[in-house]
Amino acid sequence: MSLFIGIDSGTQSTKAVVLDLEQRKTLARAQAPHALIEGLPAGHMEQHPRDWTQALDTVIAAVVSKIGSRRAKQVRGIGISGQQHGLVVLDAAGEPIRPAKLWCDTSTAKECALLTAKLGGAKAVLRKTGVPFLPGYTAPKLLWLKRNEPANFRRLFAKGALGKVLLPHDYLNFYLTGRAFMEYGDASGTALMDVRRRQWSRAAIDAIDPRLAEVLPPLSRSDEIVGTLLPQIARRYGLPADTIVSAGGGDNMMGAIGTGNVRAGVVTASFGTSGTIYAYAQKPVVDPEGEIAAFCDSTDGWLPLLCTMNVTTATEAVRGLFGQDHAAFNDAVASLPAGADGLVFLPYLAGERTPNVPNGTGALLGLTTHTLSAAHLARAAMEGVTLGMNYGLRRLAKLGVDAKEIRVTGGGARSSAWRQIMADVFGARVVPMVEDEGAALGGAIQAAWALQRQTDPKAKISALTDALVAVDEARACKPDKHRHALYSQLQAVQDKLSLNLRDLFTLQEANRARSK
Ligand SMILES: Nc1ncnc2c1ncn2[C@@H]1O[C@H](COP(=O)(O)OP(=O)(O)O)[C@@H](O)[C@H]1O
Ligand SMILES: O=C(CO)[C@@H](O)[C@H](O)COP(=O)(O)O
Repeated sequence: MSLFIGIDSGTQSTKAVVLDLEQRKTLARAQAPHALIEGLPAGHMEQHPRDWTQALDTVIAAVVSKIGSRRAKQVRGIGISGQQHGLVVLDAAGEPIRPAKLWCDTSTAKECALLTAKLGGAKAVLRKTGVPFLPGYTAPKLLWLKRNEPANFRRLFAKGALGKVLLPHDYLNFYLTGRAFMEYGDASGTALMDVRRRQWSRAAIDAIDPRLAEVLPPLSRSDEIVGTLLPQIARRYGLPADTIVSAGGGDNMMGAIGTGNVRAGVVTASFGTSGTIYAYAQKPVVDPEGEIAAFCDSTDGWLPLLCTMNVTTATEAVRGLFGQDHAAFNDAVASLPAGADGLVFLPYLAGERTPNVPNGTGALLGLTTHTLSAAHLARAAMEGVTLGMNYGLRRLAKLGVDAKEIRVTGGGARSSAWRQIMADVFGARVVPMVEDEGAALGGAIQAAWALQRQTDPKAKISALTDALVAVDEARACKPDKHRHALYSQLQAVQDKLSLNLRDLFTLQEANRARSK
């Protein structure tokens, strides 16, 4: 019997699933929350890596206790998925030098402009690496560290005792095994890698500091094994000493595996803290406009991806305002017609990446004495974030990704009212998965694949996903053509609102800076 544990260290919580490979089912699940550090200036989003390791310990202890110590001895491997792009800097002793700056941190717009100019402009960046410098990505965070916290930056290069630059899931791999490397998928989101050649980009590294080449870990294929659990960790978890840890990957790359998106023709949308839509590709897909990210996936292919920053960030903010639970919130949404009686919500509560408006803020248009209600705000928020994702879906379509059916995963995909809105906005069938935790399942499957490849170097991950990933047809939603037509009009309103507010965002940003 072979069991595999999949972990997804997301922005709001860490989730674990235990996969029984022979029985083809999930045996246990667990979840532990972790919070953002409070009280930081606007735009700064940070978490402490030790909060991730604590949550990891909690969820592994919980699933091990659920399956029992006898079955825990059958665990063969662990695969870790993590929020992408976060900057984890470690000193020579492997201790975090400072908290991690996250994918949703927008404080590095200036550094993006500096790096873009150093590489010769936006087009030159796309030529050299395939990935533009955007505030969410890791490269500008490193330049930010150098410019704003030079003492912390210097600690990476202490004489004779170099530190490390890692991504969130690499840090968890390091915690479990003591070994550090980056697999292609998550590494492609650093904006330090040439995604076409799958190598660190000398030009991008030198633009920040040539010494970074010494503290970036080696790049690895996605089927590689990081190592086995450190003896003390294996003992603490009650898992076999030879439990392997696979390369893992960014949460979207692992979500691709967990939704069976490992061959062309499948499209996945994830409704987590962020919103993402992505599709497997056999070759790099570089968007000449730079809006769709030319990421690698975590099966040694590529994963063109769009990401919006405001999905459950926005719906949860509205839900929290009125103290509703998810059921009441979803009922409120379902109680209103499509279009929320004309209330339009521009959801840039955390700035935005697609379109690239890091200084963006939210807006409501269409308030009347009738629409100023909890239910209208709830529906408008859900519609607004979904329209935001549709902005990028249209761009993906221009790059050749045909989305007649979309597999959905992430917390938001649990809501039936939301799934109908998705289908109507996207004009596509929307199908949830039997296992809602797609990224965690993807971790477990990748670990099983990495182990298989040890004895059968040609083992295909698609054979595993075909056997282990299932869609839940009973909860699928079909688009309604009248509602889709209405949402197309609302899309035009949201697009215009976003464009017309850009100068105002800049003005507001200056006001915020003055009042600090
Ligand atoms: N039924 C639901 N309706 C709407 N939102 C939901 C529902 N269930 C969970 N969520 C939200 O989904 C989010 C968590 O999604 P998840 O994909 O785990 O995020 P992340 O990986 O970014 O931490 C939370 O904000 C949670 O409140
Ligand atoms: O930045 C991106 C993708 O480029 C985000 O999708 C992060 O990877 C965070 O994911 P969630 O916590 O929302 O799943």
